[in-house]
Amino acid sequence: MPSAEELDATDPLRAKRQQFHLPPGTIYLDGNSLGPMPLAARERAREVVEQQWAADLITSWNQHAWIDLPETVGEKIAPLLGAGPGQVICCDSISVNLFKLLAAALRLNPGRNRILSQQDNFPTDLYVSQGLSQLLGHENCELVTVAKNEIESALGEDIAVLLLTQVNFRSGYAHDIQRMTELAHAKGILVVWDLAHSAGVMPLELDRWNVDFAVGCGYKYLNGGPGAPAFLYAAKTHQGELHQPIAGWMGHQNPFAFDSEYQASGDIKQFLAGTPPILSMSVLDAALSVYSDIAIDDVREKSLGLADFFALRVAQAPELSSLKLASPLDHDQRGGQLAYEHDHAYAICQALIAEGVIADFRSPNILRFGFSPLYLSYQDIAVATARLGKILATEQFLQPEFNRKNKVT
Ligand SMILES: Cc1ncc(COP(=O)(O)O)c(C=O)c1O
Ligand SMILES: Nc1c(O)cccc1C(=O)C[C@H](N)C(=O)O
Repeated sequence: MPSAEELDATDPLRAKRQQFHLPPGTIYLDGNSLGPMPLAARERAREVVEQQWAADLITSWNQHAWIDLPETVGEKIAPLLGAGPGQVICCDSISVNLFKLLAAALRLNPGRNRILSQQDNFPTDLYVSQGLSQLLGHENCELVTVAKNEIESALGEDIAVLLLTQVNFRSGYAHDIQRMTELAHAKGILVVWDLAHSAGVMPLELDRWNVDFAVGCGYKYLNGGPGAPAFLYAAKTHQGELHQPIAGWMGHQNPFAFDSEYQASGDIKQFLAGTPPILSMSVLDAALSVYSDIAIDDVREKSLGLADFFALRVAQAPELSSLKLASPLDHDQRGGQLAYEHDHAYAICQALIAEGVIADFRSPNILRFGFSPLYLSYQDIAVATARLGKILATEQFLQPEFNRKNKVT
């Protein structure tokens, strides 16, 4: 295995780090939960607040094209998803976008009432489905969940929609979108993919894979900042026949006609509801510029490389033998993160943060490391695993200060 220094020397993305603000002395292995700040994001935040809002006031809707931002940002995200023009829009949160899409997809598939999902999917995907079921009644919407290895056999003709997250938030297991979509379509099932842990770190080909619908978030690998708006993909083929239930004025075909009757826009804008959050959407727009001159295949290759390097060092260190890998090592089956099980995962994570290595904990016993390759080096990984080794060898994590539970983990 080449050394960390050798791997860094041939890394085609090594210069990207300069486009981020990273607190000195911090190794950030949590970009899969909240990406760090691109310098362009800070600059844009200043410009939007001090110039566009403070000085140009309401004229900015036209002068600075605020009104077009949901589409502009959607079009910037589209190439990362393998989506042609007019199919991606930036708006709301994943939760809200799922509500809109699931309701629309159920109507597209009359005579079937079931949403099939995975038991350990991210909870919001399940909660939104449960909420929709309460609203529409069980006879019109019923959530069915199964274990990962039972999904294929559950794809029956009673299922209207298959709702899956490509990369599992805990284990990092990655579904084969193309294959699952094909299997679902063969049974007349529409698919909704949650790309929260994929967009910006995995190469995606939504058009080529004939995906119907997808959602994803702006604040993880896309580095759009805390609470950055999400995105939604709806394949062009469906856009003419959809009815999404949050019929707000921004989704109207002519919002500034102020008609009293709702007429949905015939294109992707039909998924807009209310006024876009201009401050955070502008920041996401600027953050996306980081991707303008790099290939997503290079991003994926380096993300896998960093994770492999991490996993190898953990496997070779006797002091780390109590960490149990809970992610697949096969490249075809994993996203941009690795999960390890340990009875003291929470406290180890807190001790690591105190040592300048930020990872996160997922209940009940998972220590999760994200490998976002735009600002991480192989030398960072070498330092992170050495600090992890020290914490486990000295049992530093047993100190009471590392065992106090925080509200947000
Ligand atoms: C897979 C997945 N889906 C959805 C969400 C939540 O999305 P939002 O907060 O935008 O509704 C998250 C994380 O927050 C997630 O990991
Ligand atoms: N959205 C988050 C938040 O508002 C606070 C803390 C964490 C998050 C997350 O994004 C969690 C993330 N989806 C996860 O995979 O765990």
